[in-house]
Parts: sequence; structure tokens; C-alpha cells
Amino acid sequence: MNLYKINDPGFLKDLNNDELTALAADIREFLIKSCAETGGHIGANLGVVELTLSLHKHFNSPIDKFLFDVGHQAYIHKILTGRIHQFDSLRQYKGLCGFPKLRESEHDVWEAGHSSTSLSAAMGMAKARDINKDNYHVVPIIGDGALTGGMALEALNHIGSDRTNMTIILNDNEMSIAPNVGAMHNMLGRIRTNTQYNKVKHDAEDFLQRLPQVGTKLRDVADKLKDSLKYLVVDGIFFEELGIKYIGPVDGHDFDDLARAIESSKDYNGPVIVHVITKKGKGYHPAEDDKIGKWHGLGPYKIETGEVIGTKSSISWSEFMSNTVLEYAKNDKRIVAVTPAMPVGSKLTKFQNELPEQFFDVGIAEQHAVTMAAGLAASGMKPYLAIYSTFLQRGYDQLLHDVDRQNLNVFIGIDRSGLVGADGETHQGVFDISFISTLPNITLMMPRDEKEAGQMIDFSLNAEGPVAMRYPRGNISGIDMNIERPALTKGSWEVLKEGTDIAIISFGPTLDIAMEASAELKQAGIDARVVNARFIKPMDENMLKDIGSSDIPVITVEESMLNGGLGSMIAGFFADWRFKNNMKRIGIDGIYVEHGDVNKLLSDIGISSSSIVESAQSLLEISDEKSEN
Ligand SMILES: Cc1ncc(C[n+]2csc(CCOP(=O)(O)OP(=O)(O)O)c2C)c(N)n1
Ligand SMILES: CC(=O)[C@@H](O)[C@H](O)COP(=O)(O)O
Ligand SMILES: [Mg+2]
Repeated sequence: MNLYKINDPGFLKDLNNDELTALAADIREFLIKSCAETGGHIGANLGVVELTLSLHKHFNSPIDKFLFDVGHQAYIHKILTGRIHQFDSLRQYKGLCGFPKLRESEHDVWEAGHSSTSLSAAMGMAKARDINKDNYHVVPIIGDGALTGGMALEALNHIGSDRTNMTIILNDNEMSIAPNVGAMHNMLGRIRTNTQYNKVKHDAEDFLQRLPQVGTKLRDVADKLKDSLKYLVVDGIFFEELGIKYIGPVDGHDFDDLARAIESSKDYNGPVIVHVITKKGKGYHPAEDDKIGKWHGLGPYKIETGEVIGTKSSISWSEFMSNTVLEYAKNDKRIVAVTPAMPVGSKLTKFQNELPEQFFDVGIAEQHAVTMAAGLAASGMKPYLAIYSTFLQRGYDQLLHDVDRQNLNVFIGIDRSGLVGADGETHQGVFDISFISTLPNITLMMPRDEKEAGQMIDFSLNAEGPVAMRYPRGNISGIDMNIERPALTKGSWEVLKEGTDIAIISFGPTLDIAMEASAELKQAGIDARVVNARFIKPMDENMLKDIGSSDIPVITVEESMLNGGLGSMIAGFFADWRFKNNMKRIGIDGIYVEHGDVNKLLSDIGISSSSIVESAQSLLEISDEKSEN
């Protein structure tokens, strides 16, 4: 079938299973080729081809509402809703978003990126429907990994008690990014594999189908028998106990099985969960055989070999951090690593393999991860919580209420700090400084390179109280780790380049553009000082007082939100000390930064050496005018 002719999913209603099967093959072939060029969440999408086709066949989007949890598995949905032409720009600057996007299509009724939100949103939409006496289906599609998220369980608790009409599609492929974990996963596994129940269930259904003109009474009795059978042969049906009818397990690659389950869910008066069993990566061997989570989402690859394109000259920041902490943990049993379902992204699998008893993957459960780390610290352990900046947002109250307020020795590795690029708005790590800087006790740092990172890790593992160290997505610089550096003291900044005309204050990766700008300014006869504000909190107040007293203009640069960022903190300090330095804060000003190449995004925002140079020149003109008057 010519996929490029698809504008609307309505045609699916007329397709028979053979035609659907052929269409599924065409879609898989397209996805494998397209993602080989652009990268993307290929594994997750290959697993939901038949499921997505069936949903669009048996429901009526956009009147019926599809809410894709996380949303990384919505590529087929996007193909069926007329967006195949945009796939060559997937997750690229101004291109197709890798997650559902309201502005892209009327069929995208809920945006995501962070997991476990679909059931709560579905509840809201279903209640609005009922209050307005509307009549459409609300269909959240949630994975077995996302189901481990606390929000999902909070929503199930409400949905079941309220008996709100909706069809929950549970896409169970036994994988989160890595293999899924937790008691929920184990329970689903028992249902998946309980062949005795499945056989009895099918035999019962076949028997009923064969009975001539079965009276409704007998059918009701038989249904109750079948349901009670579930209680006998399958561990307590968790969902039914919550008041949510359970249908499954359903073969997520069999159109007949899917049709039966979806249609019967539509007839039921109350909430239904359809437990669909799928294979992540189906149809592409490297992805299908993936046991660790490499093919969940990745960059461009060679189709024939599955080899990811683009050799790396050095290791990632994540690998550097995890391997360095691992070495400390080998010599100190108190050091334990905690990850909320990101052992692959945070490069903790080596730690997990070498020190399994000092490693915890708690599932997609950031709130639990943060407070568990607090509990570990309260008992004398030294927890290292590796967590993406964007996902730390999910555990903010736990960070405040449990970790910082009790001043506990938790060491937080804030991964993917700064712009992440392809994942876009929902994943940019640009809010953590703003929400951490307000906390009274925590120390917040960002190293300029791996040498300084090593010093910070040592500082953190010997510190009193909570410490957070942010680091970017991408690779370390590969500098010589044997270079000598002065010892790191808490709250100390470093002058990278002396200068008397203006001070440029930054930290982490943006120090590079600060140094570039200072070199350009030197060409123009301007002597710019560059300061490494490696301790974002506490700031180097002595150095700030020196700068304040000298009354030279100050430019701050951060790949982070301006409000609550370093620039704001320095401006507040100057105000409190009545310093009158002219200031320019360069950073992200009140917008959500979309997906795309990080360098292009930085340039658009004005985080560049040229904008530093321009700011310096205009500040110095102001200062000159001020001094003339
Ligand atoms: C709050 C939050 N934590 C972590 C992630 C990272 N993440 C994205 S997809 C994923 C696994 C989701 O597993 P599942 O729901 O089973 O979907 P599948 O990929 O298996 O289809 C994780 C951990 C996220 N998007 N949001
Ligand atoms: C969809 C999701 O949240 C994850 O798959 C995320 O995209 C991983 O990001 P990295 O690729 O930076 O590990
Ligand atoms: Mg899964």
C-alpha cells in the first residue's frame, strides 16, 4: 500500500485481516528505514503496529480520544493521521515531534513525553465527557513500564472507585527501557504466562460459542464461572479488585484477538483494561533480540547490521559519572546507586553487574527513588541517585520535603542537564537550577570538564548534607585526567581568564562560548574576565563582592531558565549588597524549547559567543555614558 496516500485512518474500517497484515508489513518496513536515517524510538513503535492499526480501526479518532502514555510509541498513529511526509524531519529542528503534539493534528489530543500521565488525563477527559453528556470513548494507551509510575496507580485507584467508562489499553512487552521491574511487572507476568488459565478461558469461550441459542441466563452464569475461574487460576486479578474489568491477555499482533477484545471493551459499562501482549522491536531482529534496551530509542543506524552510526571519540558524561562512582562504591559498601528505570541511559548497567547488592532500579518511580535515597541516607548509607534533570521534576517535593529539609547525605547526579535536543520540550534539562536554587541546604554544582567532575564526585561523597551535580547529555572532553588542579572548596569559583573591563560568569559547557567571546573581545581591545561559577549554590560571595566593588559590567550565561537561575541569584546578591554593576543575563527566557539540534536551539535563544560580545559592547557603552555623566 502507498503509505504516502494516507490522510485519515477511516479507511481501516474496510480492511480485512489480510489487508491489515500487509499494511502492517509496509509500515514496519517504512519505520525501520526511516528511523535508520533519523533515529528515534524504533523499538517501542515496531511493537505497536497491529495494536495501533486495530485501535484506529475499531475506534473513531479524533472523536474517540487516544492518549499515548509517554507518547514515544505514536509513530504509527502519526502515519495513519497523514504525517508520513514529515518523518524525514523526525525529532529535528522545526521538524516532526517525536511525541504527540496538539498543533500537529486533531488526532493528537494529549501531549506527553514524561510517563504515567495518560490515565489521570483520561480520567479528566472522561469526567468532562460525562458531565457534558457527550458520548465518545476515552482510550489511554499505557505501557507496562509506565504502569509502574505512581501517578498511574493513583489514577487507577480513582478510575476504579468512580467506575468511569474508559478503555485502558495496557501494552505489555515486558520492557521498560531496560527489562521492566517491580511487583506489578511480576503480576502481569503471571497472567501472561498462566497458560492453564488462558487454555481454560479459551475452552470456556469455545464451549459457550458452540452452545445453540444460549439463553442470557446461562451465559451470565458461564461468564461468572469464567470470572470466578480467574480468581482460582490466576493470582488475584489486581485490576478487577479495583473495579476495573480485565480483558486479556490479548495477542497484540493478532488482529482477530485484538478486534474481539476492543469490541467487547466498548460494550462494557464501566472501566475496562485490555491487557495486550506485544513484542518490543517486532519485525526487526536487532530490536527484537534486544535484551538491555538499546533499541528502545537511539540515533541513526545501519539496517543490515544494526550498528549505530557515529563513532564516539570519548565516553558519555553518564558513563564517566557512573564508572567513577562505581570505583568509590567498590571500596565503600555504604555507596549505593539508585535509578528510576534509567540504568541504560544513566550507564549504570556496569555498576549493576559488578555490585548488584548496591544497585536499585526502582522502575519509573522518581518520587519513590528520591525518598528511598533519603531513607538510605537517614540510615547511614551514601546513596547516589542518578536521574535526568527533567525526570527529577517528578520528585521535587521529595527532594524538598525529605532530602533537603532533613539535610540528608544524598548525592544526586543530575543527568541530561541543559538542552537535550531531539526529545524537545518535555525533556530539556533547564529547570533544575531554578527549582533547586531555592532549597536552603543543598549544594548545586556543574563541572567544566571531567577533571573537575572527578573532584566534585570526591567532594560529594565526603560531603555533609545533600549535594547535586549536574552534567550534560553527550560526551566528556577527553582531557588528560592527570593534569594538576587546586583542591576544590565548597562555594569556590575559579577565574579562567583574568580581565579588568567586564566579567563573564558561567558554568559547565557554556564556559566554552564565554572563553570564545573573551578572545573576540580582546581583538576589540576589551579585557574580559571569565569566571567558572562551578558552585551554582552556594555562590562565591567573596568573588562577587570583589566584582561588585569594582563596579565592572557583568554578563551571566547559562543553558538554563533565567528565572531562578545563576544570573537571577547574582542580581539578587548585588541588590542585597547595593552593588550597581550593569548586568546582562543570557539564558532561556520564559519559553519551552522545542526539539532540534542543540547548537541551532542555543543560537535561536542567544546563548552564543556573538551574543556575549554584543552584550559586552553595549554594557560597556552604558558604563562609559554612566561614568561621563
Ligand atoms: C517520568 C518519566 N520517567 C522516565 C521516563 C523515561 N522513559 C521513557 S519511555 C520509558 C519506558 C516506558 O516503558 P513502557 O511504558 O513499558 O513503554 P514501551 O517503551 O515498553 O512501549 C522510560 C523509562 C519518562 N519518559 N518519564
Ligand atoms: C521517551 C523517553 O523519555 C526516553 O526514551 C528518553 O528519550 C531517553 O533519552 P536519552 O536518549 O537522552 O537517554
Ligand atoms: Mg513496555
